[in-house]
Amino acid sequence: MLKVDIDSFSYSEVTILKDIHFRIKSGEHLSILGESGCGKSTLLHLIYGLLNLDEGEIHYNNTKLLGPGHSLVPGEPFMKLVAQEFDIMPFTTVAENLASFLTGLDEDKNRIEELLEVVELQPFKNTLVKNLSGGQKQRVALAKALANEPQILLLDEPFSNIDVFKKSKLRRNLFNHLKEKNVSCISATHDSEEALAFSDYILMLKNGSMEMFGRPEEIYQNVSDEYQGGFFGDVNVLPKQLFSSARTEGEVLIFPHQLQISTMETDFPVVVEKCYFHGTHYLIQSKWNNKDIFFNHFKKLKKGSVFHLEYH
Ligand SMILES: Nc1ncnc2c1ncn2[C@@H]1O[C@H](COP(=O)(O)OP(=O)(O)OP(=O)(O)O)[C@@H](O)[C@H]1O
Repeated sequence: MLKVDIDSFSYSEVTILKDIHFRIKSGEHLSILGESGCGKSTLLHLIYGLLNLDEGEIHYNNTKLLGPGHSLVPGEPFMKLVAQEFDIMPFTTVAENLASFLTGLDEDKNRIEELLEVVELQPFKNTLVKNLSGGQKQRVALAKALANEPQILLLDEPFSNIDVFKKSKLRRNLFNHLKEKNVSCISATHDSEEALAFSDYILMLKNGSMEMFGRPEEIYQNVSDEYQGGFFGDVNVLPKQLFSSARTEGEVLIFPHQLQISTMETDFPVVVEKCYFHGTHYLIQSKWNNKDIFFNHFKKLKKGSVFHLEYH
């Protein structure tokens, strides 16, 4: 089990992370979701041992991890970090890059084939890495991190250079492979769809502190403000009173798919401003009391037309 207890971490007086506490077991996948600059990479670097923790402790299976001052080569041997700037050898082939981490025995050939299949680079096996695209290089870095089968894999925006077309299949291959091999994984991402679909737990960071922690379903069902909801697309923050006959105070967060056009007059009339085609539906941007309101509808609506909305 990996136990992370960070009381605080600062870069030259500026506190970057505060009160981060979580545990992950073998084979579990935690996604760290947070806006740019909130401290995701710093958290991964602390866990990997590239930075000294100011206050707090990180343990793996009851051994305290000691950070860069305590070993010649920074980084723990049972962990691999795939960083945003990946570390691969440009003047060797894809297969040679992977082999450089293996023992040189015959079974390595099978392992290389297995890894090439996970990242779908079989056709590029004998290509020099310098001749690959950015996304292909990122896939080599992923395969290389898996070569020696780490116990914990840390991924910093692992799919940032990979197109949508390849991304879905690659994510499925990679995260299934990690589950099969019982490798724990912590991945930093801005991509809520990835976090919801592939992780066992999500840690949402806000300004270096834990904003939310839980199972993906719990996180999605419990978002309560614009920052939290904003990771899952456009959200509406509306007075509770609008959807209740009782006198209720406060605001409620409503996703566009939770609003629909009513056949009756309601207290929630909106004026259509713009329609965005999303394939399966249109996202309608409208105005109510000078506020932008987003809702989904199956067809395009005319600009300026008025509709009454209801919660469903
Ligand atoms: N070596 C450093 N020295 C001083 N400040 C740093 C250093 N590295 C990062 N920071 C600052 O720490 C904060 C957190 O950075 P970090 O890279 O961890 O964020 P992030 O959430 O990973 O961002 P992104 O999603 O953009 O990669 C930022 O304000 C950044 O400017």
